[in-house]
Amino acid sequence: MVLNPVLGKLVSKRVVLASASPRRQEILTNVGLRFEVVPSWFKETLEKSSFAAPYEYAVETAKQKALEVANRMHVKHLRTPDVVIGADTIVTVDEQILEKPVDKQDAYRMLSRLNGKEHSVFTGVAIIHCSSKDNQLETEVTDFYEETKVKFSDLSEELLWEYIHSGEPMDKAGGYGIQALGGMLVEYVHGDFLNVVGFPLNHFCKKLAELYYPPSKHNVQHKKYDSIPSVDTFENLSDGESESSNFTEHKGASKLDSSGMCSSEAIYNSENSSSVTTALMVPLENQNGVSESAAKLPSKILELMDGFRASKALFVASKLKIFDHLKDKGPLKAVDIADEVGTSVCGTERLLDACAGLGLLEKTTQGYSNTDSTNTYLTSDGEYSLHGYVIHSNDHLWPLFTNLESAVKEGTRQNHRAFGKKAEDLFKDYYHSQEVKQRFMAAMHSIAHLTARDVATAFDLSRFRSACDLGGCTGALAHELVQIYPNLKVTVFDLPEVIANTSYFQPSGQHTAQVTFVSGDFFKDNLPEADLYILSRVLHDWPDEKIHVLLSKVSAVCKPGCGILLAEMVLDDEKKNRSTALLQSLNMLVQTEGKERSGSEYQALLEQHGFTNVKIRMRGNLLDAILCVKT
Ligand SMILES: Cc1cn([C@H]2C[C@H](O)[C@@H](COP(=O)(O)OP(=O)(O)OP(=O)(O)O)O2)c(=O)[nH]c1=O
Repeated sequence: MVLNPVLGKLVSKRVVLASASPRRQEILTNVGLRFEVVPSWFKETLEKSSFAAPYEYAVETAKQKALEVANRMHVKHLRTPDVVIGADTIVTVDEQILEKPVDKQDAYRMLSRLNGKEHSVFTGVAIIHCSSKDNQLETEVTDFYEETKVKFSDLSEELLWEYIHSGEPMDKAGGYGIQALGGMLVEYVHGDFLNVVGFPLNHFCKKLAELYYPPSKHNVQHKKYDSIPSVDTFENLSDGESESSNFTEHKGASKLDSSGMCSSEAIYNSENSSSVTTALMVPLENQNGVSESAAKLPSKILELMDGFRASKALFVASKLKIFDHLKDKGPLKAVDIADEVGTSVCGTERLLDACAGLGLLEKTTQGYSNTDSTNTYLTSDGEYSLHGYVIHSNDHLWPLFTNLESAVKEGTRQNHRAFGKKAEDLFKDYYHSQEVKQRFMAAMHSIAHLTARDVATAFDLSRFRSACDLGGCTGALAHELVQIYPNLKVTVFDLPEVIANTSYFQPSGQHTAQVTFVSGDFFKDNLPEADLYILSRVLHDWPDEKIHVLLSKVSAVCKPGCGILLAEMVLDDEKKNRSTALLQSLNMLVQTEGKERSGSEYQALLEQHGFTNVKIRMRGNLLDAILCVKT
């Protein structure tokens, strides 16, 4: 792929994105960049009036965000990164800089200022190349900015408030998200759309080309280079012959979103997807009077109707360990894979083709091979393996969801229908056999490991000296916390059946001694002493009555100044915007007495037990974080 040489220069480097913004992560993941996310703790408090132009403020903030991460990673003896990328997006109107609103009134103030007007969105970006000399961090900074003009329509007060109540404005510069509901407010955009969303990808690639391929006499004169583009020809890479093939490949790559899951738009836009695609695309050109929106509606519905097929294809390929075989031995032909896993050739070929169509595998004349994302997330020993959760989804959640209709009619969990036994106690049910227990722990471990960094860095927790992770299972979050906060000691508290089986999941390396395991039942037994109590994916298992029992126990042992860190998928107040979280709430219905809750609901529960100063950090990925303090 012709674009590869630009981003390909970063492949062998340890690249860190110093940003918590899920949009930035998605933009860079979608173009195949491999990077770690370490959100910056730099507070966006530079004196705005000291900058001659607003973009200078954005560039300096981006630089400080990236430098803070580079320094922290170097000082805390984590391996010094090679490249740290920082970004800062601001909106400017009437020479005023608007950042993220602090509350709904602030969002209203911002949106009112933008109402009916053209404004500018600036993103400043800093690319920091790091090296370590005599244990000192050395940095080379490259920075730039991009401006995009956006015009809002004339909007009614009612519409503005409806938009504000959706919850969308809160983590976005200027109080709107052009990529989602906020797109409805916008009359036109002049410039790079992705710049508004938080990352000017095109300008970034040009900068990389400038850095890694400075223009030489030779390449300025010639338009075609084997694989080395020069800066001023970067746009030309999409010229002529290469355009169509690159575009196809690029779209193929974007079939996987940042979580490695299939994105619906990509399925239905991709040339090589199922026959459903053709049926959907053709009427747009062939039938008179079929409006674009009328044609889009069935594609969404068809995608939902087909969702279970895609899930099951993924589950079966995982159960058969096809991704593991391909990681070790790929590319392989269907016949060889069928031979390895003991399945029929014709069935295996169809499954492999389906997986390739879904973007999980690549199919070439040599056979099938894993994509990078599949190697990372779907093989059982991948760096962020979700294999355990995929198997749990197939063996445990699938039978429960088969009984969703009964769950909705009765309003209760369905363990008895799915597994033929009454689940008085959720966890006893999970642990009735060694096999089920290990499958459940592997599933919980895979999600905890994947989300640990996001949760651990959602807030600056460096003031806490001891933490207790209640229901902390294999200790995946605990181990991440002690890496990031070397002065922290974490006790993982969980049922004896869990603690007895944690050894398999323990990492080796620095700081592991700071994690200890204590067995007990947090509803019945005394809780270990700590400055910070962590409840990650615990409260959503329980109804309010049980949560009150648990929070009153935590409150009783918490001294003033001590805190609680919750990690859950947080719903918006009106419970209408985040389908992943809303589906997760259905998931809790079929198997527990719990549910997902909104930020206000968590706040109310916490405040009843003396926890105040409730701060919510929406991460937009699998888990959001809430921090509060005992007063
Ligand atoms: C205007 C606009 C902004 N945004 C987002 C992009 C940025 O994430 C955010 C601006 O805040 P930033 O401070 O630039 O970024 P952040 O706080 O999300 O993440 P970090 O500081 O860790 O890098 O607003 C949209 O998603 N859509 C939009 O239309």
